[in-house]
Amino acid sequence: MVSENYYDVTKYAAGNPGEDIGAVINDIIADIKNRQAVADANDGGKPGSVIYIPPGDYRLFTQVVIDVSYLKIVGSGHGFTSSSIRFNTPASELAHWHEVWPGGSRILVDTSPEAADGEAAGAAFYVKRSGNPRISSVEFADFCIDGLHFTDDGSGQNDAENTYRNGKTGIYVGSANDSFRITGMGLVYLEHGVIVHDGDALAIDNNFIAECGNCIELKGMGQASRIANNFVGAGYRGYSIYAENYAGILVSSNNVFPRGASSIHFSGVVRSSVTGNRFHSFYPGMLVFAANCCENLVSSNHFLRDREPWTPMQKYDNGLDDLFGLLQIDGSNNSLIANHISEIIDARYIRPPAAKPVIINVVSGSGNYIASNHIVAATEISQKDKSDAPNSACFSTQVSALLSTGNSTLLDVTTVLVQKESVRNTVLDSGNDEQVVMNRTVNAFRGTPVLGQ
Ligand SMILES: OC[C@H]1O[C@@]2(CO[C@]3(CO)O[C@H](CO)[C@@H](O)[C@@H]3O2)[C@@H](O)[C@@H]1O
Repeated sequence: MVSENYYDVTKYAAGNPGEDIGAVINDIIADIKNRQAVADANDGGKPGSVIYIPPGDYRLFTQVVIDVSYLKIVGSGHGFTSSSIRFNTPASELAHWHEVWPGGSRILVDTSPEAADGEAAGAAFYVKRSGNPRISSVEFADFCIDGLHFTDDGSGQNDAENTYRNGKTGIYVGSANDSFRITGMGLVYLEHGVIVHDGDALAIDNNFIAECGNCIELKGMGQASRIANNFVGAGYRGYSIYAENYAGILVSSNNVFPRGASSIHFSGVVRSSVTGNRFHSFYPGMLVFAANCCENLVSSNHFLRDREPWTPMQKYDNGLDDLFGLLQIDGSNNSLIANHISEIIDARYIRPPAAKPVIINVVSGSGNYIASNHIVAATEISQKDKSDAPNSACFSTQVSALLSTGNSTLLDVTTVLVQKESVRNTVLDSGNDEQVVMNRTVNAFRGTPVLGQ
């Protein structure tokens, strides 16, 4: 039996996928709907299809609109490479590079940002279906969505390619959905990588979503989803991982690299776990729980905050000062247990000047349990001045900053601050008597033991 439900975009009869893969995929979806018109034919009838994108460059002018279940769009290569490093490398040097663009099965999002009217309109892939049941089992796997360029932000200050703005979104899911999968993708230079509304049992696994204004955003409301094993890193204006009004999410084993305004930002998220991740940030506000996040477990994560070492990006930040908290908690009954937190920064970069940085800032709520967090705060090891290093030396500059440990001076910090609005919290072994600031008559405290006392 020859399957009719396998399509290769390069073999499809209509359109030219190199010129506009969006129009070709929309045509394929129309064909699937034509052929699979009956909801209950012989105990089935709507198995969906796979659309295969072989390695190659495919321009997209027309937004793909998906309103069928069981559709899998799959390529053979996420194709990520850094566009940020490349755009900060002088043309004379680029002339000798082996390749300059991302690769793999690569979609070049060439929609006009001016025409983009909001995050949905600017999306390369737009999933939306009303009625019942919720659209199910749409899968995106193993291809690259490249937003190509960032654009001038009108400030007159910033290099266009470093603005993290272009009005483009990679994948936008606008209606309630079940059992979606986004796996093995490479998303780069999009203002928004993935936005999913009303997700249920959604898996965002093993992707490379970096150098996007925002990487992963779960919106509306949802449950029982997973963000795991991804490489993620947003721009200084956006979210690396964001969720609002979701319950029961697992965020685990992600490697979240800097310059997102936050590494993880939850708003009204409850009963979820953030475990075993590595978070690295250049700014305060790495983990933000806002709008009453409750009963979440934050455990066994590694947090590192240091200063941007790469010259072309040193003029940017997220606008927060060091009193905001590296972790800021608004909510009740959360557990912050056994995290390692390193803040490695020279005193002259602390804002406001001479302030004592706050590591965990509990701003409201009650009943939070903060125990056995190891907080290391120290100045940077003095390094050879890198300001004359070529911009293309991004990797060596960043790695030598990361690898330097040893003879630094300890930095005075407030390890835990419980604001007066927050009561009945328990703080154990997460800083000594001087490092933990809170009202000890309405909160329980046991300090990390101090030598000789
Ligand atoms: O080191 C991890 C990733 O970082 C790079 C390289 O470095 C960059 C350049 O802008 O600096 C950031 C912060 O480290 C990254 O988000 C960004 O992207 C990827 O090239 C690299 O894969």
